[in-house]
Amino acid sequence: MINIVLFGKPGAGKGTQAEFLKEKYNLTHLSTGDIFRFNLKNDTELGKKARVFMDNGELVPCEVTTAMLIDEVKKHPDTAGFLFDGYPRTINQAEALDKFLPTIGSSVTATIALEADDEILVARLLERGKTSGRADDQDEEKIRVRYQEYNEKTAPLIDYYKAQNKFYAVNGIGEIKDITERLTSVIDNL
Ligand SMILES: Nc1ncnc2c1ncn2[C@@H]1O[C@H](COP(=O)(O)OP(=O)(O)O)[C@@H](O)[C@H]1O
Repeated sequence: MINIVLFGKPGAGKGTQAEFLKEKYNLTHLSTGDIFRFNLKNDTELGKKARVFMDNGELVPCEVTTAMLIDEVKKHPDTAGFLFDGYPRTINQAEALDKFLPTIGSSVTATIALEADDEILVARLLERGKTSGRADDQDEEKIRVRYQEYNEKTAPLIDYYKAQNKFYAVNGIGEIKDITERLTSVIDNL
């Protein structure tokens, strides 16, 4: 089983690249952002718990997120592996994943970051906000909160995975297909 964590700031292109990678490597794509948005739209119990946080650009509490993620993983017992997109986003979540995966005989294979400058990313998010209908993409203040959350809570994961020799980074700026190639060359050499 191969488990890839796609890592990067909001707007770095994780979802876009995940679409290509999941096909190429036959992986199950789990995007916590997408799962939360689905629950918000359908006004489920989970959606109710997540809404305030998401609308403000804050992280949803770890217990809620981790329980949901584990439920999703368990729905795919026969998969060749997972492409985690948007999870883990805190040290607490990374530890939870490192504790859970061995219970299904697995582990994180590698974490790959898509790197890009903040200015480019904020512009991308505002552009996406014009068509995506995502409230958190339409407001610079909310985008700022998401970057703050990233810097405080998610950035420490770089050292967490480096300490396990599992951290890789690629340049996230350029043509979509060129970035896919950069990612596949990392995965093919794992
Ligand atoms: N692992 C997570 N832990 C906590 N909250 C999360 C997590 N993943 C997604 N969320 C919530 O969903 C929102 C949108 O997620 P996502 O689409 O991945 O955002 P972004 O485009 O900012 O990377 C986040 O701002 C957060 O509120």
